[in-house]
Amino acid sequence: MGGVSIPVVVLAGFLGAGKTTVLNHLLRSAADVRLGVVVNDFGAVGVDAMLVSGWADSTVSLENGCLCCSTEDGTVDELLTRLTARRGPDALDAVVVEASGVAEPAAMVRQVLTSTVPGVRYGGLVVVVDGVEFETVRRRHRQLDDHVAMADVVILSKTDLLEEAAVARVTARCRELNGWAPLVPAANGSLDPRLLFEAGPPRTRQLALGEAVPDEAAHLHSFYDAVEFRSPDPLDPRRFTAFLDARPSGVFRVKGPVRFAGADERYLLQTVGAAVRFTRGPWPRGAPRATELVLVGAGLDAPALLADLRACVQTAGEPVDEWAMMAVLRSTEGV
Ligand SMILES: Nc1nc2c(ncn2[C@@H]2O[C@H](COP(=O)(O)OP(=O)(O)OP(=O)(O)O)[C@@H](O)[C@H]2O)c(=O)[nH]1
Repeated sequence: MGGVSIPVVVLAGFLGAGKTTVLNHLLRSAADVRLGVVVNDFGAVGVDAMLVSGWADSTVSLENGCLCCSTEDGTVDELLTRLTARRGPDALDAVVVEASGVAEPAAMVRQVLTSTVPGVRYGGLVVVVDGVEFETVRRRHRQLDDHVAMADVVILSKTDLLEEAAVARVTARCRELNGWAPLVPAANGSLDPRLLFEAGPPRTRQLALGEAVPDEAAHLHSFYDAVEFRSPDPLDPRRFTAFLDARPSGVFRVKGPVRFAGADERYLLQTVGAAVRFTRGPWPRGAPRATELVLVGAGLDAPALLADLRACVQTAGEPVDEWAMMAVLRSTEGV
């Protein structure tokens, strides 16, 4: 790849749709493309940065703010300037901006289109559609239909969890909304990177520039809150799994590393809707051995959630029996 200007691709999709999973697959499989990444977490805990760093040639992260709303303050330009400062053999071939799960894609696209950073150009909008949750979420948020409609590429995620008939249903719905963008099914993010970087010029340029971007009150994130919880002390596995089982229905997404009493490894928690998944692995070198969670949802009672989470922390001298981790292991990948 290479050339005079660096394409900046916007990767969008609702909370937990699979954006980071797609991004990580791209970073691993497009070894000949030097990729820079902008991640934007909705919340102060930079979980997405944690999940992609180490793979990208260069990563910049914006936590606790929404890139789609930073129209005036030059945040996008500043991030792009940092990424594109590299020259010569280190210069990047492309940049992917991973929107937060409640960002407004039209506003993100406009940010890139109106960027004054020299040497970058808008590379298109990729929208990840959660094959499992799409119908449920679009009943609540009709904005999702517009997001699909303006995509240059639609990625249908989680097809491994769906029956063929369900894949066909979601595919047909996406086709109704967007008749011309390539629609790519992707289990666990696996797709051909050329689809994103060689898909030709984006067709949303006119649409994105000409169309009014919804005002902030209509943005998805005006319906959502993020609650952060941090504890250097380990959590009791039984109490924490009981907390997850009984979490209020408004909590749509929980993610971040968990430190359990009686376990040496890191358990990375991801919940999307009803699904709960832990991934077990070593603590990255230099990372604090602490639980750092972000909970995203609608109408959250933050003080009550935080009190419930604090009650999960193991108290000094409290014994942990050998079966305590069973409930966690049931939802842990590869166990
Ligand atoms: N089985 C299965 N799980 C998936 C797939 N894609 C994503 N997931 C899981 O869904 C959860 C959310 O995936 P992410 O890639 O973090 O989603 P995201 O869109 O980046 O999430 P936010 O940034 O929080 O909006 C994780 O537990 C993923 O492992 C898929 O194709 N199949």
